[in-house]
Amino acid sequence: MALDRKSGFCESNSIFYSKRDPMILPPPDQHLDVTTFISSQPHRGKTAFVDAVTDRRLGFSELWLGVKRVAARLYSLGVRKGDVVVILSPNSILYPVVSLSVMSLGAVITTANPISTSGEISKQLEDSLPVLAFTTCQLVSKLAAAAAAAAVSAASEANLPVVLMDGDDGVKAHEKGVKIVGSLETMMESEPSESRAKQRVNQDDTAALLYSSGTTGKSKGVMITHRNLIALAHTYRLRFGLEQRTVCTIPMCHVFSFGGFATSYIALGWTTVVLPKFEMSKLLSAVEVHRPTHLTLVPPMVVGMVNGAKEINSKYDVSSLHTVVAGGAPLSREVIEKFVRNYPNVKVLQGYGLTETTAIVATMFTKEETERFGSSGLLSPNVEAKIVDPETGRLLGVGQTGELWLRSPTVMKGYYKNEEATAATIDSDGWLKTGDLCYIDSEGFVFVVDRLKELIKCNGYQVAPAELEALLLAHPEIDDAAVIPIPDEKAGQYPMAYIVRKAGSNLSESEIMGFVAKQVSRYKKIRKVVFLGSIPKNPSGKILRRELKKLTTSKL
Ligand SMILES: Nc1ncnc2c1ncn2[C@@H]1O[C@H](COP(=O)(O)OP(=O)(O)OP(=O)(O)O)[C@@H](O)[C@H]1O
Repeated sequence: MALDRKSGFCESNSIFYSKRDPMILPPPDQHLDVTTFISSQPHRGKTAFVDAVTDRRLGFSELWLGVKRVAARLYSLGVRKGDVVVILSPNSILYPVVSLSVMSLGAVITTANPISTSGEISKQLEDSLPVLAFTTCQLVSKLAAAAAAAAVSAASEANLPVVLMDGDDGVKAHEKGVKIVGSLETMMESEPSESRAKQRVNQDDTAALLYSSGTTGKSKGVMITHRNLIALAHTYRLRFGLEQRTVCTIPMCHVFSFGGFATSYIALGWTTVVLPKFEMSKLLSAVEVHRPTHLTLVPPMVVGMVNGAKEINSKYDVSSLHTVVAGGAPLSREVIEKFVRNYPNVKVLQGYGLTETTAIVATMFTKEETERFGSSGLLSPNVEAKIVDPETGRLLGVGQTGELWLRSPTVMKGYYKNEEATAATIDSDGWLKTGDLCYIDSEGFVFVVDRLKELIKCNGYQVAPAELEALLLAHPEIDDAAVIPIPDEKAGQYPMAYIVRKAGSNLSESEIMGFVAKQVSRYKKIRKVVFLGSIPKNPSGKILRRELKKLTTSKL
């Protein structure tokens, strides 16, 4: 095999192999659920979770006792292997208790986003058909509306059984669509009254059904297996090691947070301080009080820390931090450089992944690796990659840009009840087509250029919005930027920019167009600028281009 050790590229089959030390995973035929795996990992951690608002703490022994009791109670409520259970909740120290209990039974946890509308949640319920739900007193009405709508379309009268995560049994919500069957606190406190037969769980069984962000089309149910999550925990062990302290502010319903805070970091004995949602001041207060070593952020949060750096450094003690983990969307070189200038003791470790790959498939591990600006790091352990010419299907080599295909123990089993979409995404040899345009350089670093679907086609040339956005963000008077195509009869499409100016700036459309024009080839020039108060983004920091496109069409 003609393997180039520097890049990881093999000439004879055009596959890039991970340069990381390989992980030794449990044999695939061993019956093992992810909860048992996580709970059996040795570490010296004591406190698993801290509620940043109430300061309630959950030690590891309390966590595992809670998981055991909740699983037993779920079993007596009739939850069995393969059943789907939905959780609709903001971040909470009890979120992992629910998820781990459900997965320990071989049942499937599906996470709904608390900021979704009841219409969106209803679609998820119709698709996943949960037998039970966990939610909070505040969200129960939203869930009830979603369940009632889902029941109408399924022509079913049944109310969705609900366990309240923050109420007691006395709470009786008489909402159409749901029936309150208990409270999580009571479940966690009561001794199981009956013994249950443990159903065997295979590592290839589905553990979690996570819905993709729906940035580029309809959101799809991604089947994450026990093995996927076990492999992810192994990856994190190699990346970060044991017993760190961190703060969770990104939503646990998303793979980036679920795969870290709700599963992997528990296996590593980490202490996670949980914030119900993101608020910069609360995050910084939590950093000052709890002194975490790591933060996991999405790009807009990193930008927020850069823009507010002066005030942050004078008002808060953030000296405990040594690592910021960033991913989910592109982060420009300029932002990282500014971050490092303002927080010199902190390294920004980028990572790249999809819901379909159980998050991180390319990552940075060390400070040296962060110096590869613009890159998302090296392929994670055991990951193989191909770069494929999207037009011809030809396999490309080092430094050549094409669609990234991946094979890895973290690649999903498929899309839930959607064989057509699964077959279009994973080929018969197990290669997942990411839909991302990437290249891998001579040292094996992965660079994400843009999403194939989001490329702007101008006079036959392809323009990557992310490249122009990075340029625009480097302008001192620009706070945020998004580039989308604008239809044109002759050229097909032109790039246009939505811009958020810094407070007090009078930067004009022509100044912005001139600033970009000086730095790019003719076909990449921006032809129109519209100013906005903020750029619409989803929780993982991705620009909601379809909303901007709608805005553009309504203005044309
Ligand atoms: N570090 C990164 N740099 C650039 N892009 C990234 C990075 N991390 C993730 N992404 C982008 O996020 C995508 C994965 O996002 P996610 O799985 O959350 O849902 P989605 O792809 O936005 O949703 P849908 O598939 O429903 O449109 C990747 O395919 C890639 O385009």
